[in-house]
Amino acid sequence: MSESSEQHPVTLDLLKHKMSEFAKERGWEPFHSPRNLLLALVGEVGELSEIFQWKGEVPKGLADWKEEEKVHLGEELSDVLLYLVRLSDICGIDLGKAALRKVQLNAIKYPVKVSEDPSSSHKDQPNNTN
Ligand SMILES: Nc1ccn([C@H]2C[C@H](O)[C@@H](COP(=O)(O)OP(=O)(O)OP(=O)(O)O)O2)c(=O)n1
Repeated sequence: MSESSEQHPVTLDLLKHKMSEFAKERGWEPFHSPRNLLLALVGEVGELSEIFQWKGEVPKGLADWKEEEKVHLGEELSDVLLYLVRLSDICGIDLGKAALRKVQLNAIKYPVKVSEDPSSSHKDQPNNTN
């Protein structure tokens, strides 16, 4: 791909159009149904999970990971994002708008003074050791 993020800021809208073009060019639109996309998304979440599987907790920033492991992680995160963007589009959901609204709802549900200690909102959550 010749396009770089310096030339075009990466927005959800750009990714939505890229995924739409990708499916159209290959005649894959009939396969990009809500259910198929959801299953593909879950599959990619599985592939993402495999990267962390059996490693125990890993340090923030992944300082001790090899470059190729980080590249692989970026690929799997991207697959999850791309299928999520495509699923939202196919379902007629404006993902950016919905996510901003959800951030606002979260702030109302968890006012700052209550959410200072994240474990207080989830009684089962163990203390974060990071
Ligand atoms: N019907 C399809 C198949 C693929 N893709 C796109 C979206 C994902 O970003 C990526 C997924 O491709 P693969 O199914 O080949 O998955 P991986 O890239 O993870 O390969 P592998 O499963 O071999 O690791 O390609 C798509 O939009 N529609």
